[in-house]
Amino acid sequence: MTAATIRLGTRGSPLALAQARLTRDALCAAHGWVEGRIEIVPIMTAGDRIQDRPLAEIGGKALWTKALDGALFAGDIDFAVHSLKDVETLRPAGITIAAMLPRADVRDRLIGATSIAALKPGARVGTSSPRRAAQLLRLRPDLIIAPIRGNVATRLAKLDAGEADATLLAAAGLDRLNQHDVGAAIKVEELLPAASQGAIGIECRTENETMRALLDAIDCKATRAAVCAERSLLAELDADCHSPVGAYAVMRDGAMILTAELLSGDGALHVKGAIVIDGPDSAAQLAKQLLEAAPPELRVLFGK
Ligand SMILES: NCc1[nH]cc(CCC(=O)O)c1CC(=O)O
Repeated sequence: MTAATIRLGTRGSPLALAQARLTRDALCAAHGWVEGRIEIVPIMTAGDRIQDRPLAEIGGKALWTKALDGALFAGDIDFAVHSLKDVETLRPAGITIAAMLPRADVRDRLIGATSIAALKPGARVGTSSPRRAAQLLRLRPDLIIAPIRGNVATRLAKLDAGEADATLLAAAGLDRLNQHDVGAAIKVEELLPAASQGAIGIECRTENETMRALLDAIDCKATRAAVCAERSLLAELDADCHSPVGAYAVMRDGAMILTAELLSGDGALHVKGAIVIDGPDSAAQLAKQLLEAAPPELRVLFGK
């Protein structure tokens, strides 16, 4: 490649920009480039613009990706960085996830109480995540769920202003914003994370082989294996951000274990299971097993 600058597209939120800088630094370190070799290009998405309506209502996860996909296809940017949690499982044919950065802390952190058990009776918890809402209500049916949106700083400010007694945020996002002391980490056995939580995905056009080779140098294969298993399960369920689904794959004693759970929105219905990943079909197999084991009232919620 010539010494021209390479343009990295990102959303404009503080977390997205922090993740773009991590990506730039990893790529520069891998190839011995100076920082200026990569230009970070913030791109406003519909999800950033529309802050006053629930995400599910204004079009779900595709909001975050569409604007960046368009910029990739138009050649306005050479590659793009996303929180993989926000990236739909089915991507346009011309776009490839060419690298994943090493996964950060996958847990959710509770802000406003030291544990879920310590939340006061009837506490109002601000979250717009159907997964977090259902998981919380399953453990604590007395809690009141209040929708809350906005970036990490906005949500923390809303909590301070008394809009809610507590909230849950991904540890990965808080840590990347240097908010290491904010909130109490909830173990994954109590709140199973969302598929891809804590993982950063870097995309480029599939036909851009030069870019793909450059990005392959920073691809974390362990993260990719786990995240691919989680995303295959979501894809098999046709699940998206409307779906209260937890999915987390991790290496244990040399084997990759995928654990997943499906819930009804109110947390009353629930099924959970795990499988050893030993081939490309294992995750889909777990999805099928969960649907079979689920009570019929839960199964219909997943369209089966
Ligand atoms: N849906 C918003 C979103 N997408 C990714 C993260 C955090 C970073 C990550 O999980 O990688 C967050 C915020 C949150 O859930 O608290």
